[in-house]
Amino acid sequence: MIETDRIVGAQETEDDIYNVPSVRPQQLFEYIGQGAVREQLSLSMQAAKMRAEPLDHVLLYGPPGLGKTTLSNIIAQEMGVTLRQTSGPVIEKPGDLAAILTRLEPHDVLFVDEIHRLSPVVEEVLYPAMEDFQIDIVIGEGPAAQSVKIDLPPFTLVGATTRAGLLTSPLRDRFGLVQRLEFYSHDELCQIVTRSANILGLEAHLEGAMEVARRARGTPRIANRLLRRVRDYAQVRGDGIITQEIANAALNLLEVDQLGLDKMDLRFLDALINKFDGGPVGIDSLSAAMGEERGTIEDVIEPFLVQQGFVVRTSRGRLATNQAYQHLGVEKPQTNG
Ligand SMILES: Nc1ncnc2c1ncn2[C@@H]1O[C@H](COP(=O)(O)OP(=O)(O)OP(=O)(O)O)[C@@H](O)[C@H]1O
Ligand SMILES: [Mg+2]
Repeated sequence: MIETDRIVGAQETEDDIYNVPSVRPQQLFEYIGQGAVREQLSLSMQAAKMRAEPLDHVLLYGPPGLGKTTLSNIIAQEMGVTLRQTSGPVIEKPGDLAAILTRLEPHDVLFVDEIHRLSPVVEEVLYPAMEDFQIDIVIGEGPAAQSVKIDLPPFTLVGATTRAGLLTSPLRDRFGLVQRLEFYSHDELCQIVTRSANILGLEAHLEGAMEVARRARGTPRIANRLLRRVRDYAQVRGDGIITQEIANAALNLLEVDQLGLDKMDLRFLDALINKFDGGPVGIDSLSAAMGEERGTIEDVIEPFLVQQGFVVRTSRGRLATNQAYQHLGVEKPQTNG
């Protein structure tokens, strides 16, 4: 199973993008949760505006679907500047980046998604661009090659990554604001679901919205996706109103359990507990046993399971917790750990 097939997959799907009207918040006050990040950004943006300077470079990191792209849009919006979007793997050569940078207007926000996937040669160009708003371009080839310095308009780089650990430290150090996005609480997700339901013109009971929130794995993107599936169910099998009963039935049909775990999560826990006696086991062994890429396990499956206390990462490998045994209904062997 690939991640995009999962109803609780946090990665963006076409369904998420082409869903109109958009439920994506446009302004900071509409952005629910992430209180600390919001306060810090709001303060820094206000200060930058008072000084008539661009906002300091911002690094946003955290699991997919928590609102990094949304926040970068909001930053540009609040600063009253244009947002230019690109992503790490798209910028192949230093020249590609130079072309983007030289076309920026003063104070523009350049959003680089998946910034951990920039190639080292491209990253080299970014260092002086971020620090001194300058780039060095090599003109010509061989012995006649000349390095020319070009001044850039002052701009704000907003980098987003799901893997802050993969960032080189020189790159990381050049961001003035480094913000980690956290999983959302059930209450916050309930507010997000209620807001989205309003935008979509749906009637949702508080308990109905809460049922969706509880199973959304702390992730707004998943909450919005589940809401759209519950809406279908409510239309066909109910009277269109999202009650707790309807939400519950719809989500059971989608095989998303009470805690938001789906088959992929259960397969992971099952492998950990039944094939490796609960661990500790290395990520590569788990990946082989599940036939799933290591990256998928680390980025997509594990963060939520770790955050929920089903799995702990130790120096000797992954370890199933009592809660994982309980959830699978498996007796924990006494000899274990
Ligand atoms: N704080 C929030 N309040 C309300 N809705 C939100 C919030 N954060 C995210 N969303 C909703 O969740 C969706 C996913 O958010 P977004 O695309 O910003 O995630 P992301 O962190 O960029 O994910 P990825 O890592 O996959 O790029 C958005 O379309 C938006 O509707
Ligand atoms: Mg994004």
